[in-house]
Amino acid sequence: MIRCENIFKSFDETEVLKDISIVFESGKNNLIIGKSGAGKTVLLKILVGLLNPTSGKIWYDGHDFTSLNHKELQKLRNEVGMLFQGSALFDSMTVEENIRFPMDMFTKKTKKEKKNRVNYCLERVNLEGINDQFPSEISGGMQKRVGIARSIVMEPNYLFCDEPNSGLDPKTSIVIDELISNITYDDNITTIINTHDMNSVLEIGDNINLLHNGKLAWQGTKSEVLKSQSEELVDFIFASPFLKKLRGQAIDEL
Ligand SMILES: Nc1ncnc2c1ncn2[C@@H]1O[C@H](COP(=O)(O)OP(=O)(O)OP(=O)(O)O)[C@@H](O)[C@H]1O
Repeated sequence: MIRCENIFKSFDETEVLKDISIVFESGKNNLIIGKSGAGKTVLLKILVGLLNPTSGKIWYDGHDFTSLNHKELQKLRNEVGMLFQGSALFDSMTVEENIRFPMDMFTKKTKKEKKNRVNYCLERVNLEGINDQFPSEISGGMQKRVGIARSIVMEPNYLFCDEPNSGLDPKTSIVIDELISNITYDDNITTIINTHDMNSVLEIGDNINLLHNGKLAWQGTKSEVLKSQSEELVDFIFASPFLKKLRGQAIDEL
C-alpha cells in the first residue's frame, strides 16, 4: 500500500497539485486519470521520488518515504517496478538482455538464476522463446509486453505504469491491461497506473482517482463510473456527444 497525504506541488508561482490525499491499495489496479495537464505525471513522479513535493507526506507500507536514509531508499527502489510510456527498451540489446538489465545492475544472481527468471517473466507475458530477438524485430504490443516482463523481473511490491496503452490499438490495449491486472492480483502488487484510456478505466479500474486542475475531483471504482454525477468525470470519460448519449441510454436501461 502507498499512501500520500496533503500533497502540494508548485513550480515557481504556479500550483499544479493541490492537497492530494490518496490511498493506493495493494493487490489493486489504482488508476490516476485526468485531462492533459491535470497533474498526473507530476503526481506519479512525486510518488516514485523523482520530484519532491512542496509539502505533504508519502508512506510506502508504513515507511515514511520522505524521511528514508540513502540505504533505506535504495532498498525500497529495488521493490519498485516501472513500466515507461513507449516501453523504453534498449534497441541495441536483445529481449533477454533488456529484461535481465535490472538484475545485472542490482543483484548478484548467477547467470543460470537470471536466465530462469527471464524465462519465467517472458512466460508471464506470453512471449516464451523470443529471448534473442531485438526490439526492432517485434511489434509495439510485444515491446510493451517485454517492458512489463522487465518491470516485474525484480519481483516488485510496487508497480508504476505511465500510460501503458499509449500508441496501441484497442484490442492490444486490453491484452496489456489484462496482463498488468493479472500480475497485480497474483503477486499482490500495489499498482499505480497513469492513463487516459477509457477502456482501462472501465475494465481494470479498481480504484480510480480523477485529477482536475491539480485537485482530486472524484474517486471511485469502475462500477461506480456509469452512475456518477460528477461533472468532471462524465466530461472526461464520456468526452464526445455520442458517448454522452450512449451513457444516457445505458443508465435508462439499468
Ligand atoms: N518541471 C516543470 N516545471 C514547470 N511546470 C511543470 C513541470 N512539470 C509539469 N509542469 C506543469 O504541471 C502541470 C501538470 O503537468 P503534468 O505533466 O503532470 O500533466 P498530465 O496530467 O500528466 O498531462 P499529460 O496527460 O498531457 O501527460 C502542467 O501545467 C505542466 O505544464
